[in-house]
Amino acid sequence: MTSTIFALSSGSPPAAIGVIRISGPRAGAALEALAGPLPAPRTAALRWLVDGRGDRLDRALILWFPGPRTATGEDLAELHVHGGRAVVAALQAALGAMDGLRPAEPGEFTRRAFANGVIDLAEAEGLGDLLAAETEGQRRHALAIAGGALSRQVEAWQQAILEASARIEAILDFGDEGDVDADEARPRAIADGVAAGIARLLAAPPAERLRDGVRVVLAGPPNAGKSTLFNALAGREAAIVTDIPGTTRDVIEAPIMLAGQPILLIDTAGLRDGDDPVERIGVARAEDALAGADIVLWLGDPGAAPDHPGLIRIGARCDTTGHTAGVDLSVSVHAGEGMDRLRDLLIDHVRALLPREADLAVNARQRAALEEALEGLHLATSTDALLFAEGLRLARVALDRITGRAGIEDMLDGLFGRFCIGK
Ligand SMILES: Nc1nc2c(c(=O)[nH]1)N(C=O)[C@@H](CNc1ccc(C(=O)N[C@@H](CCC(=O)O)C(=O)O)cc1)CN2
Ligand SMILES: Nc1nc2c(ncn2[C@@H]2O[C@H](COP(=O)(O)OP(=O)(O)OP(=O)(O)O)[C@@H](O)[C@H]2O)c(=O)[nH]1
Ligand SMILES: [Mg+2]
Repeated sequence: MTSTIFALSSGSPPAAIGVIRISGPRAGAALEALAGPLPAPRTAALRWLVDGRGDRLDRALILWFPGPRTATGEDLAELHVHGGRAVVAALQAALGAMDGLRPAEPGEFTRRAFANGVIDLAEAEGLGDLLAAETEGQRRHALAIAGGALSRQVEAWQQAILEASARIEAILDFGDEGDVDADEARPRAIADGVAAGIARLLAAPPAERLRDGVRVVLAGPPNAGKSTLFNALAGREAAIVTDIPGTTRDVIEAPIMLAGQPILLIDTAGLRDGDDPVERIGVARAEDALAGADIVLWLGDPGAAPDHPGLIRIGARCDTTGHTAGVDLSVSVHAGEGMDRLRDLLIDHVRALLPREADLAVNARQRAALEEALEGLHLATSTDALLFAEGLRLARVALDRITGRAGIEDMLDGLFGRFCIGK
């Protein structure tokens, strides 16, 4: 029998209130043992909670959610207790002593929600992002995905592909008999339409950028003032600054927020050819960071700047170097010059790289599945009808992986069966 799981679902004690959730077939029995007869479903009740010996543990609000229409798809109970360490510990001990109950693993409530079909894989990912969301943009996007925005789009594509499959397979099977419309134009138009939609979604900024921040890399020769600028933007002395060229060796990261936009600020070793083996490793790491940058703040000779679509040429230390030709912006951290303009410029660049509010954005896992679906659809547009059918099948299987919901093949059987018999 499925075990019944419990966990503190609210923040760690001490807190004003602690919410303990219990999910599984024994949830109702556990609630009765602690609090007496079950209250009406979904209605809060104030009860004394007692342990197995009848000792009072706390006076608490309790809730009873009978399955399957619950957050986990199972019977679910909640105890809203006083959030003190000992109160929570006593309740966890009382629950742990009951038959068939055990503490939940991390994510296990959500895992059960997925297993029971309450949410699909994309929605579960959205839920995870929602719990991690720190900015308004992150919250809005995660809430949309958790609410099924991506799942609904994917399901619409699956429906369309299914129709195209049914049509093309009918042509393959019965085309010779002349009792189906042998025109392939319609299924091809459907495949093209879905491919265009997927391509649009893939072209949108990736969800990771919203979650982890836009990667802004400070790069340039040694002693250019990178770490000084990094510290100024980060608002703390995160990186060591000296007048010795080659001070920074490691890649140093600082998550910051500019105008509510998440940024991962990255300081790097000064780029130069040297013999010091430690510095050479640092330079190699700097080059890796550059390769993964969304935006590069280049603090060196503008003519020697790397080729990068998100390049901003900074004339650093402009209080001593004066104006430098070819830079986008002159900045002096020491004189406090150009810093506001730099922040504004960064905000503009960062905004353009983040998913817009109305956009759906996909993560790496979803992206891989979409790319595979697109490959299938491109195969589908080849002239051969057999390959067409196979490409559509590959696309369906790939899209299935986004929601983690199988059963499309069964649906095809059903639809295809009807299609043929009806003809
Ligand atoms: N105390 C508490 N707060 C919480 C949650 C929770 O589980 N417990 N949630 C946990 O994630 C979120 C709310 N999510 C929920 C989703 C569905 C149902 C639910 O019982 N749905 C039923 C009944 C709907 C109704 O009565 O209108 C359903 O959809 O059929 C409850 C909470 C956020 N706040
Ligand atoms: N006058 C002036 N000096 C600056 C300014 N910014 C940095 N410096 C000085 O320049 C020197 C090098 O600064 P860093 O920030 O360590 O330079 P870096 O590019 O990180 O150097 P490496 O880590 O060696 O690659 C230090 O002595 C700083 O005080 C500035 O705006 N004006
Ligand atoms: Mg440095």
